[in-house]
Amino acid sequence: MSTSFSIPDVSDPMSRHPKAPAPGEPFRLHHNLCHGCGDDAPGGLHVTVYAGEGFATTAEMTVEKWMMGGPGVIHGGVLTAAFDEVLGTTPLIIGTPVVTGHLQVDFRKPIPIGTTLHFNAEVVAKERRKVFVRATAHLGDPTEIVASASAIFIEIDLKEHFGKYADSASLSRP
Ligand SMILES: CCCCCCCC(=O)SCCNC(=O)CCNC(=O)[C@H](O)C(C)(C)COP(=O)(O)OP(=O)(O)OC[C@H]1O[C@@H](n2cnc3c(N)ncnc32)[C@H](O)[C@@H]1OP(=O)(O)O
Repeated sequence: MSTSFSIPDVSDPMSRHPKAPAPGEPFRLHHNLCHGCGDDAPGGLHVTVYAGEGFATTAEMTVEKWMMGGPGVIHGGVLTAAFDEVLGTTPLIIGTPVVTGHLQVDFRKPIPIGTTLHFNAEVVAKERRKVFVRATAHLGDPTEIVASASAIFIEIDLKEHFGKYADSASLSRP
C-alpha cells in the first residue's frame, strides 16, 4: 500500500478518554520489553510519554552515545523509532489502541549526542479506524524545531491483533 499523510477535512468526533492520565501524568508501560518504552528492553529507548491538555502529549529522550549515526549525532532510524513510540502512545489519550500504518519524518537539524530531545505530539483527527497524529521535537527551545513527524495509526482489537503472538509476549514475563 502506498500512503501519504493527508488529514481528513472533517474528523470523527473525538473525546479524551475518562481513564486517560491527567495532564502531566505518564502513560503506563504498554509492554516491559517494548523497544520504545519497556523498562526491560535490551538497548531500548526508555521513552516515557506524558499526557498533556486536550489530545496532546509530551515526552523526553536523552540522546545517548549508542544512538549515534553520523559522528556525534543521532541515527535517523533511532529518531524514527522514538517518534513511533511518542506518536503511537498519543492515541491512548482518546482511548484508542493502535499500530503504526504510515509514518513520515522530517529531519531538520543534526541532533547531537548528549542532548535531551523534547517531543510534543497531538492527535489531530480520527476517521473510522485511522488516527492522525503529528509531533515535533526540539532541544530545549520550542521555537527551534529539529525534527517533525506525522503518522497514520490504525485502531486495532488488541487481543485479535496480538493474540497469535502470545508465546513471544510471554518472554516479557519471566
Ligand atoms: C501504546 C502503544 C505504542 C506503540 C508504539 C509503536 C507502534 C508500532 O510500532 S506498531 C508496529 C508496526 N506496525 C505494524 O506492525 C502494523 C502492521 N500492519 C497491520 O497489521 C495491518 O496492515 C493493519 C492492522 C495496520 C491494517 O490492517 P486491517 O486491520 O486489515 O485494516 P484495513 O481494513 O486494511 O484498513 C482499515 C483502514 O486503515 C487504512 N490503512 C490500512 N493500512 C494502512 C497504512 N499502512 N497506511 C495508512 N492507512 C492504512 C485503510 O485504508 C482503511 O482506511 P479506510 O477506513 O479509509 O478504508
